[in-house]
Amino acid sequence: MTALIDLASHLAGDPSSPAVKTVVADIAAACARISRIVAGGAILGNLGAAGVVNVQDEEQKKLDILTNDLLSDALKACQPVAGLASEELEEIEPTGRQGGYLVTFDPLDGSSNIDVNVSVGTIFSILPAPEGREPTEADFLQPGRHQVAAGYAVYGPQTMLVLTLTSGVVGFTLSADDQWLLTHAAPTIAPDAAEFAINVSNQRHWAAPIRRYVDGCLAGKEGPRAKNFNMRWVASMVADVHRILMRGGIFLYPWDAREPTKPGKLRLMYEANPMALIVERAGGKATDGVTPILDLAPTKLHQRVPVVLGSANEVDEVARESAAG
Ligand SMILES: O=P(O)(O)OC[C@H]1O[C@](O)(COP(=O)(O)O)[C@@H](O)[C@@H]1O
Ligand SMILES: [Mg+2]
Ligand SMILES: [Mg+2]
Repeated sequence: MTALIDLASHLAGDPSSPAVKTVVADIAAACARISRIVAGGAILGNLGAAGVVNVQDEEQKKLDILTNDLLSDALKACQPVAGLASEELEEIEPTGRQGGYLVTFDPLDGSSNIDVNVSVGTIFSILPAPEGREPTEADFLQPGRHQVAAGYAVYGPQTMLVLTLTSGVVGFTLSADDQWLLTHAAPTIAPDAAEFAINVSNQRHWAAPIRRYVDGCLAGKEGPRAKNFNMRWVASMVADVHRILMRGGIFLYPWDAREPTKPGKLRLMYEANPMALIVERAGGKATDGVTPILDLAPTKLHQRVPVVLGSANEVDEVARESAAG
C-alpha cells in the first residue's frame, strides 16, 4: 500500500495563505490532543459535570472546560490569530495582535454524549481579522461566506478531521502515532437521500412546514414522497453532519415552540456557519429553512439559528414546505 499523505504535505500544496495554513495546522494539533483526552475518559477523571453553567445557560461538562482551555491556549499562541470566540466564553478574547485571522469554535460538540461514550467533536471557523487594530466583537459578525477555512474533528470509532480551505472538502484520520493522514480526498453529498435526522421528541413543538416535511418522510412509499426513509439522531451535530458527508441525508434542528423567542438551538458563528461551508463545498445545501446559512448577517456572537442541511433535493423540499406556510 502506498503511504498516505499527511496534513502538512496536503497543506503545502494548498493555495491558502501560509498564515491560514498555520492556523489550521495548530487547530489540528490541538484536536489530536483533545482526541487523547476524550479517549482517556474515566481513566483521566474527565467525565461528568463541572458544576457551572456557561453563557448559553447550559451546564458545562468538565470536558467542555478542558477542551475550551486547550484550544484557547493553542490559538493565543498561534501568531496569525488576532482574536478568538468560543461557545464556552461569554466574550471574544483578543490575543493582542493585529491583522491575520479570527477563530470561532465549539470546543466540544455533543456534550450530552460524553458520559455515554458516543461520538463528540470540535467545530471551528476562521475569518479575516481587521488590519491595523485589535478586533472587537463586531469584527466577528461576518457572514459565513467570509470564512477562509472551516472544519471539524469527530472523536468516534476513528478520530477524523474534515476541512475546507479554498475549495473542496478533505478528510484526515488520526493514526496511532498522532499523524493526520489524508483518507478522504473529496467527499461529496449526493443530491438525493432517504435518511433524515431530527430530534422527533420535539415534534409537537415544530412549526407546520417541518411537521409536514417529517410526516412526508414517515409516510414512506405510501405517502406523498412515494419512498421509504430511514432515521438517525446521534445528538452530536458533528457526528450527524459527518454521516451526511459520508452517505448523504438531511439534518434538521428547526425553530420550535419550547422557547419561542429563540430562533433554534444551534449557534450560527461556531456550529452552523462552519458546517454550512463544508456542506456547500461538498455539493450539499445548508439553510435556515429558506435562506442559505452562509448568507445570514450575524448580529450577535452567540446567535442561534434554525439549521436544515445536507442533500440538496431534500433541503429544497423543506424550503418548498416553508414557502407553503
Ligand atoms: O439534545 P438535543 O436537543 O437533541 O440537541 C442535540 C444537539 O445539541 C448539540 O449537542 C449542541 O452542541 P453542544 O453540545 O456543543 O452544546 C448538537 O451537537 C446536537 O445536534
Ligand atoms: Mg455544539
Ligand atoms: Mg459544545
